[in-house]
Amino acid sequence: MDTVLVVNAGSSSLKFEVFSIEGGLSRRLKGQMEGVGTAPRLRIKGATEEVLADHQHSQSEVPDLQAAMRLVGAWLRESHEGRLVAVGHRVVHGGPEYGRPVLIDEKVLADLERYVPLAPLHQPNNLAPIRAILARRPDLPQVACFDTSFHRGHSAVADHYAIPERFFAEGVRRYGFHGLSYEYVASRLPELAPEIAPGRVVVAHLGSGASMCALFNGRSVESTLGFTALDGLPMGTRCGQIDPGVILYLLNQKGMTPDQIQDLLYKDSGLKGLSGVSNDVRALLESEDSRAAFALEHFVHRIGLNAGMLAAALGGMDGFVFTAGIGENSPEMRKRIVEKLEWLGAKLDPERNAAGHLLISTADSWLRVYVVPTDEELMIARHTLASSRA
Ligand SMILES: Nc1ncnc2c1ncn2[C@@H]1O[C@H](COP(=O)(O)OP(=O)(O)O)[C@@H](O)[C@H]1O
Ligand SMILES: CC(=O)OP(=O)(O)O
Ligand SMILES: [Mg+2]
Repeated sequence: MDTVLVVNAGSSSLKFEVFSIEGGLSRRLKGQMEGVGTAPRLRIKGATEEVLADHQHSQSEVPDLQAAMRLVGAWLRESHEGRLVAVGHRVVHGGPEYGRPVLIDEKVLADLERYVPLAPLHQPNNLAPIRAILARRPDLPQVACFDTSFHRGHSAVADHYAIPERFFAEGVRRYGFHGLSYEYVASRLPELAPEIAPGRVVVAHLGSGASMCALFNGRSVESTLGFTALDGLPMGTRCGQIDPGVILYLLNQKGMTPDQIQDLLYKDSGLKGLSGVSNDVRALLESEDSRAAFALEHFVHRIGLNAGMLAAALGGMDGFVFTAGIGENSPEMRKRIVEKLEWLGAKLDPERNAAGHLLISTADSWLRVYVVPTDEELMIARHTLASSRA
């Protein structure tokens, strides 16, 4: 059995999946090491959701991502039968050059290192497993799949900041992220929602990171994220759109260092910073603290504003699609968000929403509202297969 391994290394977790490739891609196992550096736990499930492993590790056994990779690698070598033919990685930033997935070599890796400052939470962790596998198995094809690629067809008008042109030329532009997720959702729409697929659709990827993408006929034309994954919507721990004057104030008046500001904006802001309670929407919904309710109200408010912006980019909106952790799992958050879309003709069907149906708007809703679970890993596996065979 020939297989493809998909690696999605985040800030505190290492997710991986194995697909067999004969007769089409089929998922063989799915695992993740969570709580790296705090309370590490490795969980692996097979093709029918059966538990293959569930180990709690000590902090000293798995202090960092490298250690997590060694443990996962050892488990895969021991327990996974099949011949690994390629590895696909999610890499958050591909800069201006990488408009499609690419077979990795030392030159590509050196290029991608340059984007570490533009995605400090993600890029170093995305690249670490690539280096580790390259050192151990230089013969094994590895493919980098970028969160930015799907948005590279945006117009120049959409991708510019209003600063002198020379900055655009050196790469200071709006990239957009979560592209693998949007590409997957766009690929599903012709089958799942044929009446909106060729039209004007806004997809809301609401997870730890959150953004929205305007699709016209399945292609991205605008995104709420920009140069880095800080822009647009407030996220679990990231600030979202902010007046750059605030950063100048923090630097010049508060005497904060660039590193302190980076940590503030990436790790201590968003839902966590605003609520002081948690970055997790589940915890905020359950909390009795008024700051938790306020943080959620702010999140929903910003989603509503950004939906209006993307409707303007598309000249209207035919469909709105929820995806990722919050979008797929929280009927309550979907309800609050759809209320903000009523002026666009959205009418929620409460029963369908509560039951987690694919279509959650009423039959007479002008705006069609859907929930489409995303699958970034399958998208990466598809790209990896295509690129490693090319
Ligand atoms: N049932 C739920 N209700 C509300 N929020 C949820 C629910 N399940 C998951 N979430 C939210 O989804 C987020 C994670 O989304 P996910 O797409 O898995 O993110 P990531 O892949 O970036 O880690 C969590 O932070 C949590 O707030
Ligand atoms: C780009 C980004 O924000 O990713 P994530 O949602 O996985 O943090
Ligand atoms: Mg994610």
